[in-house]
Amino acid sequence: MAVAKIRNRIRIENFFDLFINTFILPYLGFSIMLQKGPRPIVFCGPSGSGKSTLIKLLFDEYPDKFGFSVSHTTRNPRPGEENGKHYYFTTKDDMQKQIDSGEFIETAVFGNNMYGTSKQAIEDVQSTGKICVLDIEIEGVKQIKASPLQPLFIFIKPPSIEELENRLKKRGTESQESLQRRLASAKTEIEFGETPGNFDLIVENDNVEKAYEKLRNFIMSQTNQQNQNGIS
Ligand SMILES: Nc1ncnc2c1ncn2[C@@H]1O[C@H](COP(=O)(O)OP(=O)(O)OP(=O)(O)O)[C@@H](O)[C@H]1O
Repeated sequence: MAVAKIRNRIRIENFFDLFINTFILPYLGFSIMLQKGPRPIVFCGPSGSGKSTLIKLLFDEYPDKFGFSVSHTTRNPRPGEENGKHYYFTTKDDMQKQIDSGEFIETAVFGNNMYGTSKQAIEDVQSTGKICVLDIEIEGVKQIKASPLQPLFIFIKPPSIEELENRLKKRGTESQESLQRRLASAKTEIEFGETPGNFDLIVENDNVEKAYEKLRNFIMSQTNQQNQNGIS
């Protein structure tokens, strides 16, 4: 009887140890790591709204201040794309295993491919002292809002769906099918972007110089404020 009781207690203690080691400690460690240093910046907006264009301007002007978080994807690399630079190219099996073990802060599926941001990718940027920049879709934004990351959320809005279509056609990267898929998502994305409380800043990218100025002013005022509050 006494032996059975002791065995049960050991089982319960082992269960608590396992629970704490598997869920609580990694979460706390991750949470502390992510809340250290300047707040990351999440960019979101319909495909073709100009996120990459504006992020590039920011990186060109402040090469030492910002670092881009490298996402994972199961899609094949396009010509010129390098593993670890543009994306971490992986397989569905490997990515699913990493998701199951809690290594991702956000994941999404588009078409037949998985995409996601690993906690490690964010920590890699933060460990260099740079501000981590992420470019993600609205499903990822929702997941990050439920995480300890606490970034600034910036929405890049196109002047209209017609102009978005013109820009995507002109960019020449989309098939008729992927163009239609992107345009179909844009309306929902804009509604989400304009919902009060979802974003800290909405930038309408009509004129690129004006949009960049608004973006830069906001980011600089936020980082100055964080410096004054002793977060750097
Ligand atoms: N203000 C602007 N006026 C005209 N063209 C623009 C403007 N901003 C960006 N573009 C052009 O529109 C196209 C789409 O921009 P960009 O690739 O930056 O969008 P994106 O939001 O990063 O898209 P994706 O999510 O598909 O990567 C590009 O060819 C870019 O040069």
